[in-house]
Amino acid sequence: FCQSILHTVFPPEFRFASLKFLHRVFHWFSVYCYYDITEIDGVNTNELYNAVQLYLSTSASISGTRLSLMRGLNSSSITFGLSNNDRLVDSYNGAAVEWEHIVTQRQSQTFSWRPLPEERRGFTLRVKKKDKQVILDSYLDFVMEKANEIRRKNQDRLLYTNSRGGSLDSRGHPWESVPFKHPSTFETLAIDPVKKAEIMDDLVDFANGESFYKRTGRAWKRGYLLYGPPGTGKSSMIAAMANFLGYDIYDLELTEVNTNSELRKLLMKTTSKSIIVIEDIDCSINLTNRNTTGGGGGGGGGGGGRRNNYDTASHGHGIDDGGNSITLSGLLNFTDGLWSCCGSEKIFLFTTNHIEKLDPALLRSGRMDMHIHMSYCSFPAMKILLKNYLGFQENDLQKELLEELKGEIDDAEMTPADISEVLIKNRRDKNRAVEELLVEFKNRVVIKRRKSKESNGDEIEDEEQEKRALDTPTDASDQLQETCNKNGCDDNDDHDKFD
Ligand SMILES: Nc1ncnc2c1ncn2[C@@H]1O[C@H](COP(=O)(O)OP(=O)(O)OP(=O)(O)O)[C@@H](O)[C@H]1O
Ligand SMILES: [Mg+2]
Repeated sequence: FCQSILHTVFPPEFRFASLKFLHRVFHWFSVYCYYDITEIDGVNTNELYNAVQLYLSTSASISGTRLSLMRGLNSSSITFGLSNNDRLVDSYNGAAVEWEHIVTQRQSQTFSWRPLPEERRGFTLRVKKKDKQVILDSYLDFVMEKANEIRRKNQDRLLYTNSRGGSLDSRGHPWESVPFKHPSTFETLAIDPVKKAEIMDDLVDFANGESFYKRTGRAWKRGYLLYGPPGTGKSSMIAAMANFLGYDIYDLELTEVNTNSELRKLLMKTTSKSIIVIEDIDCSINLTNRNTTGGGGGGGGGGGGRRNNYDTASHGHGIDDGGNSITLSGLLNFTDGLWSCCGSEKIFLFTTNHIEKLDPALLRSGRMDMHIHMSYCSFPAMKILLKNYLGFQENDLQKELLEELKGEIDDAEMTPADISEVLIKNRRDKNRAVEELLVEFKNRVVIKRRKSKESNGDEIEDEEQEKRALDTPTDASDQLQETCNKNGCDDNDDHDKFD
C-alpha cells in the first residue's frame, strides 16, 4: 500500500530515499528490535550461532509448527531444528522472544582466504524494546550455558582428529570429528582401586577448580602422562576420563603436523572442556634433550617403524627448520606456553611405553602434573575383570582358588589385555575360565623362571669365562713369578710389591 502511494506521489528519483525514510520511521514506532546472529562472523565461526542452534534443538523449548529433523552420521540422537526461514517463539523471565532462521544463497564467492559455505545462514532474534535489557544481559548467556549443557549431557562426545594434514574444511576447521562412543568407564577399568580413586578425585578437583585456578593465577589446564607396557589400559583410561568428565577428545597425530605454527593453529581450534591426546609420544617426535644441538639426540625416535621425520637441531630455541619441522620446543609451548590457555578447562594427555625416552622438560610439573603408571594386572585389578567379564563377585569363588590366583598373579606379569583375552575366550563356562586363567598364570611363571635361569646361566657362564681368563697368567704376573723365582722372595711379600 505504502509502495503504491510512493509510486503515485513521489517522482522516481525520490523513491529510494523516501522508502528508506519510511523504513526508519517504521522502526522508530515499532515495539520490536532485531538482532542478527550470523553463522560466520568475518572469518571465524560464530559460537553464538552454534549455541542457538543447539539450544533450539531441544524438544522442551520447541513450539514451532514446522521443524527440520536431523541425525548426524553415526549419531545416536535425533535433533530438531528450525527449517529455513521459519520461526519459533520462546520465553524467558516473562519476556517473549521470536527466533527466525534465515537462509539465503550466497550470491557470489567474495574473496576469502578459505572457501565459504554456499548458503549464508543466520538467526534473527526479535524482542520487544522494553525487554531488550533483560535479553542482552542474561538471556543470551542462558542460551550459551544451556547449549553447553545439552552438548555435554545429551549429545555424543566428539572424537577429533587432524588426519587431514594441514588442510581446512569449508568452515575453516583443521579437525575432523566423529561421535565418540568408546564404552570404557572407570567401572570397567581394571586398575588398583586406590589409584583409581586418586585419579577420579584429581579429575573432579580439576573440573570444579575454576575459581581455584583463577585465584592462583594458573591456566585452567592439567597434564597427565600415562606410561606402561602395551595392553595395560592407557587408551582405555583416556576414554574413561572423557566419559567421566563428558569432555571431547582431540587425538593429535603429530606426524601429520608440519610446523610449530600449524600446531598452534590446531590448538587454537580446540574447544574448552576437552582432552588433547598425543599417543605414543616417544614414537611421534624425537623428544630428547631440548638443549641438544646438532642432529644427535639418539634415544627418542626409535618408533618401531613409525614415521619420524623431525629435526632435533632446532630444539634449543624453538626455531623452525626453515618452517618445515615441528620441534620439541614447539611441543613444550603447545602444552605450557601462552597459547596453551586459549580456551580453558583443557586436559593434555600423553601416553608412552617408554617414559625413559622422554625429555625431562616434558615431564616436569605444570606440563605433566600427574604421572600414572599403568602396570601389569594386580590382584585387585583382576577381581574387577572377573566381575566385569564373568559376573563373579569375590564370594562366588572358592577361597583356595582365589589364594592361588593371588599367589601367582604378580609373578605371571600379565597385562589386563592378556587376562581379558583368556576370559573372553572361555566366557561360556565361567569356572573353566578361571581355571584356564590359573593355568595361564602358572605357565607364564614357569616360562619366566626358565628364561631367567637361562639368562642367569649365561651370566654364570660369562663369570666362569672371566674367572678362567683371570686364572690364566698374564705377562705381568709371569714376569713377577720369574723375579720371585730368581730372588727367592716370599710369595706374600712380592704380591704386596706387585700390588
Ligand atoms: N586396565 C584395563 N582395564 C580393562 N581393560 C583393559 C585394561 N587394560 C587393557 N584392557 C583391554 O585390553 C585392550 C587393550 O587396551 P589398551 O588399548 O587400553 O592398552 P594400551 O595400554 O593403550 O596399549 P598400547 O600401549 O599398545 O597402546 C582393550 O581392549 C581393553 O579392553
Ligand atoms: Mg593405546
